[in-house]
Amino acid sequence: MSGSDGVVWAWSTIVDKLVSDERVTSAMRGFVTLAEPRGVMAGTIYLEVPNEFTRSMIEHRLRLPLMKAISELDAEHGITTFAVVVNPEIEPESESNDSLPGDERPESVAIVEPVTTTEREPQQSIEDSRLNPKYSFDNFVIGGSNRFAHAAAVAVAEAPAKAYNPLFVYGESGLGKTHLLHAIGHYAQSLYSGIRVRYVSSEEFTNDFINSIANNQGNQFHARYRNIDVLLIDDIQFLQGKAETQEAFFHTFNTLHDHNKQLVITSDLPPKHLTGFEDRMRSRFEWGLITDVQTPDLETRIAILRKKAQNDQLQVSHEILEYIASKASSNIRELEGTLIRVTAFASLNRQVVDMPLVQTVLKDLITLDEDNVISPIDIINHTADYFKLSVDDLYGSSRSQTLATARQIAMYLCRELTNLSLPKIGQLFGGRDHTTVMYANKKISELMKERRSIYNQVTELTSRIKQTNRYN
Ligand SMILES: Nc1ncnc2c1ncn2[C@@H]1O[C@H](COP(=O)(O)OP(=O)(O)OP(=O)(O)O)[C@@H](O)[C@H]1O
Repeated sequence: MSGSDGVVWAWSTIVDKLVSDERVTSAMRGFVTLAEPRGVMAGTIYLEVPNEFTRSMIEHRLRLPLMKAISELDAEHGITTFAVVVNPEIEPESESNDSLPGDERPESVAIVEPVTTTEREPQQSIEDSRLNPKYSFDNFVIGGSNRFAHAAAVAVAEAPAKAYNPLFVYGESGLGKTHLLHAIGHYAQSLYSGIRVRYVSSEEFTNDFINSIANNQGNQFHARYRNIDVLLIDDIQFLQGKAETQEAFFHTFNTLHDHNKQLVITSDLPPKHLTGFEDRMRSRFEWGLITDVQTPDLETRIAILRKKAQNDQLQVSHEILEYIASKASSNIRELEGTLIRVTAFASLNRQVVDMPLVQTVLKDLITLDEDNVISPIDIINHTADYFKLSVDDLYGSSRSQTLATARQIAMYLCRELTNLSLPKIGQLFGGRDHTTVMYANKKISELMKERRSIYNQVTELTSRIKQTNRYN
């Protein structure tokens, strides 16, 4: 660990930035003055504080401004994050453990303490929370494009309803918003045993609401959405223009917020640009913290591919990952799709993933201009045509093998090539559940590695769809 003048200098620069940050209240500044920088190791600046309460306040309430200040430091300091350690020996004599600096106690500083093992409540089941185990903070790659959103998400998971409420994350499709939502849920559950978390897309919320009216089950609906500690709602833009559902969400929002429950909302646009929403709704979205996720730069794209290759135990060299990241689209979902194609092709041909192989595969994957948006209808029409089926066959419920595979390929391509969410795709294919689309996605990714016919069908179809779009 390096504990030099450089560290003290870096810390005083950070403190200056915090002091001029209007989000940092005077009480919070007091906590900062209690921290002493001890050194930097592997990019982490270690701070010592006199007690647990100060550590909690810095980690939970100051994480975001601190991370922001750190990100603005000169690169020469080599500091990318911070860690806080309690050392009671630096306790100032005149101060008791729980008196706040400046004698100011903000109104809602109660920290939700993690529950000890002796007082554990039964864990909420995965089905109840609807969290996808695939998406956690551990496999989320942090880069310049998402550092702020990631820090905010961690802060919210560590101190639900205390840090930022609601947290509103916006950005284009496929940039990791859903991933962050699930990661918040998992992390909060790991910290607070018994915490009730629920992930829901806004389409599912709408369907739940409509069903509750149709079946006269308003009470169950209210209980389901108000009896939770952390509500994670994805793609709120889909509530656009749905006055009744918005009204239901408005009341859900108010009840949860009034009871100090956490809300995290994602959207493709920031609140002020969301059309078809009442002002009272938009203004609530702005109550907490708004942050965006941007398109990742090359380094982050490479790091994401590397993580993906590591998780899926794919043998792909750094050079190849770099090449794919430089050629493929900046939409991370499409980037991952390209890696799946490359490794599937190699596995089918029992070849190693080398440069000539990657170039062959990428040749078939024409990258479209940003203005060329592929519509799901095009995908469905092309798929029906390719398999000599009717469009109604794809929407329908027949389970014959050929039809089921064609339908799954169409769903896979809708997921890879469009911005549609899983529930939206499910709806398109005759009102199927989003888990059916998830299953189709997984199945086709796997089948492409095992069956050449499937690989060829997916590749040919992709290229037909993209060709048509290109010349339209
Ligand atoms: N920083 C990241 N690290 C690792 N994987 C990522 C990252 N960002 C995105 N991904 C992956 O990219 C894919 C698309 O991300 P995700 O579904 O979260 O996007 P989204 O912004 O919610 O898109 P949409 O608005 O279309 O729902 C997922 O497989 C996700 O795990």
